[in-house]
Amino acid sequence: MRLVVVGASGRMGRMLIQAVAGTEGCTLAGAVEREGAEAVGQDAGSLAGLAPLGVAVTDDPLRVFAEADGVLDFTAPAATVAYAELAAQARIVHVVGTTGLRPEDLAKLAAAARHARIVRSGNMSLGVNLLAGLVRKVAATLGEDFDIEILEMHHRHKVDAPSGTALLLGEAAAEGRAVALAERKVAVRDGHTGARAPGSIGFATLRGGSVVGDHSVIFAGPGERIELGHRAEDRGIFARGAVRAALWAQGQPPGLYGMNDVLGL
Ligand SMILES: NC(=O)C1=CN([C@@H]2O[C@H](COP(=O)(O)OP(=O)(O)OC[C@H]3O[C@@H](n4cnc5c(N)ncnc54)[C@H](OP(=O)(O)O)[C@@H]3O)[C@@H](O)[C@H]2O)C=CC1
Ligand SMILES: O=C(O)C1=N[C@H](C(=O)O)C[C@H](O)C1
Repeated sequence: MRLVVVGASGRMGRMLIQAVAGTEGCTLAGAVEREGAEAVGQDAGSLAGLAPLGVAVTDDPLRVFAEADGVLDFTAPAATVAYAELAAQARIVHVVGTTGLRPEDLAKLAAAARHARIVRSGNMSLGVNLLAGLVRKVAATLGEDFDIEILEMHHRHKVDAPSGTALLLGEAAAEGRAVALAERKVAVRDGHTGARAPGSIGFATLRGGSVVGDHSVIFAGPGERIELGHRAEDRGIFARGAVRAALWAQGQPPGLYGMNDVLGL
């Protein structure tokens, strides 16, 4: 499968180049950065700390999408919405790891997925997607006398909160309880908040250092607490998940898929 990495010089972009180069049956068909970026013109392999791959980073996505089967996109919401349109025009698979997408961005991806194969997940790792299944089950089993709180910590450079993973886990908890997350979510607490609203799903965000991604889901009940968690130690887990998603999506009809579809969970 011929894959393009957009946001090639980002933390995830470089991991994705490594993952594509290290996966049998995949070749790097292009690496894209925005106009004026320092990486444009550099060899993508060298950028990712590998031997040169003979693929120069370009600022022209259309040209490389035309020669590819899929695009791996861990960038930023505005870029992802624009790439979704280009990927749909080129009829190629679009794997979206970008987080912080607003409802209107998600609506645009859903529109593109009427004609395109898009896999989107706030976390492409096997572990987090397994964890989501456990959270759904525990939330369905326990009553509302168990309060659900989701705690996450990420590196100091992360720009969105709560993390895509925290929201994914919150959705899983809400599904387990057969409620809508939007109606139960408490993303921030500050000042005189009053007592905790029964049935709410709370989020707490920590940022600092080089933490790759830590998530805990806490079910706090009368006299006991259950904690389910995941610690990411290496961004390679997300990049390998994205390549796996692209290979899987190649054989699917147009639609908007998640990692649970890819992993058969
Ligand atoms: N789903 C998952 O499993 C995971 C998701 N992520 C998500 O992936 C995203 C990227 O994370 P990370 O690699 O750490 O971030 P970085 O900031 O390191 O990389 C982002 C890249 O995207 C580029 N970019 C940003 N905006 C635009 C734009 N408008 N047009 C073109 N290129 C753009 C940046 O270029 P420039 O520097 O010029 O802005 C940069 O190269 C985040 O949303 C993060 O949450 C991260 C890990 C796992
Ligand atoms: O920005 C990151 O780094 C990460 N983002 C994703 C998220 O928002 O959950 C996935 C992972 O936790 C790392």
